[in-house]
Amino acid sequence: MKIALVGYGKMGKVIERIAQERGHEIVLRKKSSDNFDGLEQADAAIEFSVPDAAVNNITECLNQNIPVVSGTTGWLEQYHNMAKLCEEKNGAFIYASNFSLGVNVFFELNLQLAKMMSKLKEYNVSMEEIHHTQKLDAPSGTAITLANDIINHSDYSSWSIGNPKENEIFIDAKREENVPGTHIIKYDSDVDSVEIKHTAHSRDGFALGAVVAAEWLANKRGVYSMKDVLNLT
Ligand SMILES: NC(=O)C1=CN([C@@H]2O[C@H](COP(=O)(O)OP(=O)(O)OC[C@H]3O[C@@H](n4cnc5c(N)ncnc54)[C@H](O)[C@@H]3O)[C@@H](O)[C@H]2O)C=CC1
Ligand SMILES: O=C(O)C1=N[C@H](C(=O)O)C[C@H](O)C1
Repeated sequence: MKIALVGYGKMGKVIERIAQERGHEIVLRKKSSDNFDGLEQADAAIEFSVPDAAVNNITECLNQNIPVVSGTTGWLEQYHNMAKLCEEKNGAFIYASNFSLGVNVFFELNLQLAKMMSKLKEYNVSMEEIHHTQKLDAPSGTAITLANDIINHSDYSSWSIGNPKENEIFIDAKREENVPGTHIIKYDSDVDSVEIKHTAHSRDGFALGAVVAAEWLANKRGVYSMKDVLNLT
């Protein structure tokens, strides 16, 4: 398969290696707002760039009718516009805040735990996410997905990285050198606490998930998620 890398930073480079190991050819390595030359040859585009560029990049892929997998975080207020554009163009689009298999299992664990804990009013939930110091957005896209899943199954109504009000989930967004991505969800009561944690050891899991998603999406039409790709539940 021919793959366009739209965004060629830390993730783009790991995706390139894993895509080539799986027999794919890279036809575009786009690093900035310069042109999209090569995109037209691609069977799928994999978009890991910066929050300010994601909407323009996804729009261009959909306008050129190239299936697009996006992992860029920090632009999600525009997600519905991108999904709508995809439907209008009869295109193919997947966004995931986290493409790793382990985190997608963790998303399901979080949902189950949130449903159980919603019945136990003595526990308060909080989250911690730790990432490398170059990360532009906070909290992480993964933390937002986890928080929204808790909100949809509990009395919590929003999240906050500052001083949480009642009914807000506190997300402690920490930045430390060379951390690929760690997420912890903690339910605390006076007598005990229950925690679940996912630790990425490298970026390989994110990159493999994105390549598998591109392989899955290449001949499809529609708006999908990693739930569709992995079929975990
Ligand atoms: N969904 C997931 O599984 C994961 C998502 N991410 C997200 O992916 C994004 C990229 O992460 P990294 O590669 O670590 O960041 P990075 O900063 O290493 O790379 C981003 C690259 O995008 C380039 N860029 C800037 N403007 C561009 C434009 N208009 N078009 C194309 N490229 C442009 C920059 O030059 C840079 O090389 C971030 O938003 C991050 O949060 C990261 C890891 C996993
Ligand atoms: O910027 C990163 O590095 C990561 N970003 C994603 C996020 O914001 O959740 C996924 C992963 O945790 C790494």
